[in-house]
Amino acid sequence: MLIVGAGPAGLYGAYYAGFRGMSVALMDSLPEAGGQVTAMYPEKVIYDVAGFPAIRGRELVDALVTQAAQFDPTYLLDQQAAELAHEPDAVVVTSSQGHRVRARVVVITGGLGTFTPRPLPTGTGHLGRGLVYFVPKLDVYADQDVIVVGGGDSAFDWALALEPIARSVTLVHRRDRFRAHAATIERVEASRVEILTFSEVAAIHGEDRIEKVELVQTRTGDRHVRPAQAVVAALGFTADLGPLTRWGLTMARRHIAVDSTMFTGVDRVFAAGDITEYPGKVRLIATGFGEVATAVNNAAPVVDPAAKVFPGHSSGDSTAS
Ligand SMILES: Cc1cc2nc3c(=O)[nH]c(=O)nc-3n(C[C@H](O)[C@H](O)[C@H](O)COP(=O)(O)OP(=O)(O)OC[C@H]3O[C@@H](n4cnc5c(N)ncnc54)[C@H](O)[C@@H]3O)c2cc1C
Repeated sequence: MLIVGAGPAGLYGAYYAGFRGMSVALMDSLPEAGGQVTAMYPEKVIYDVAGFPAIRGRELVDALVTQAAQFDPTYLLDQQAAELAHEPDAVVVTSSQGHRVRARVVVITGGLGTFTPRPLPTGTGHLGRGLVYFVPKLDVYADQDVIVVGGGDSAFDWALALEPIARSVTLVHRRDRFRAHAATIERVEASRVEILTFSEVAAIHGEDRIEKVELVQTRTGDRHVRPAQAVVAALGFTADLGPLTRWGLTMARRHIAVDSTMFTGVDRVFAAGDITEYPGKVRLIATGFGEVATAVNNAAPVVDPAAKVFPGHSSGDSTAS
């Protein structure tokens, strides 16, 4: 099975497909698994996932990755699923980066589509040389001076997460109003993070790595240069279904129409999670988990005609009478 999209639904689908005895590859255009949770709110506490009264986004993603790991899925990260072709008993998905995957069945868990980070206009030359749009691993920032750019949830979440680790954290925002959650703003204000409002990054200096960042005060035009080894640009993402709209799927309000088995109507292609549309659809992590279990179980007989839709119980039969 190929799962397109390694967000919560895709990760749980990888576990589930493994549980059903399939080998699984997970493709995602982002460099990290976790979908919207990792990209937009890794430090937020989620309260409505069944079985977890409160769980931080990052911890939920880690738990999903661990749960799937028992079946050893193949991760194809930084790969955007671009083309779909059919063979007599399989589908072939080719990524924009040229990777080809042949699978018996595809489950699309593409959420909002491919995320593209909004670029920091003055920083593009330093991408990967100290400028990042994601913070996959916090400990690499130990003893660094970090500039976080943005005024939304991800900027504040990253600032808060980096504060105990980095030497200094400066949050730079071009206005004095923030879009972040009020409680997070309060926590950042009470922390070591320095907040500079009406400020922008005018230039980034350094050859191989970032050494200094030049900031401009937008109201006065005053500039100053401060040492920094890392810039986290958290300016949000644009999302686009892009190539998936050319797969012959029935689109409904910019989502993929599915039936009650999560079948899309295109041979060997199922979908689950935020990307699906049907009457009464509710876009939540919890519903994505249920939908992807439905998709994988209904895909099982497509992969192996001898397989049943009903999986049996993961807890086994030891307590059954
Ligand atoms: C700020 C915020 C807070 C939220 N809080 C909650 C909450 O408290 N509780 C809750 O239940 N929900 C919450 N949500 C919603 C929740 O995050 C989504 O319902 C959930 O992430 C959907 O999971 P998914 O796996 O369907 O899709 P996504 O998480 O969107 O993951 C889809 C993945 O597919 C990838 N992808 C898309 N197209 C392609 C392609 N062509 N090729 C390769 N990869 C592709 C994307 O890169 C992405 O990684 C929140 C959302 C936001 C933005």
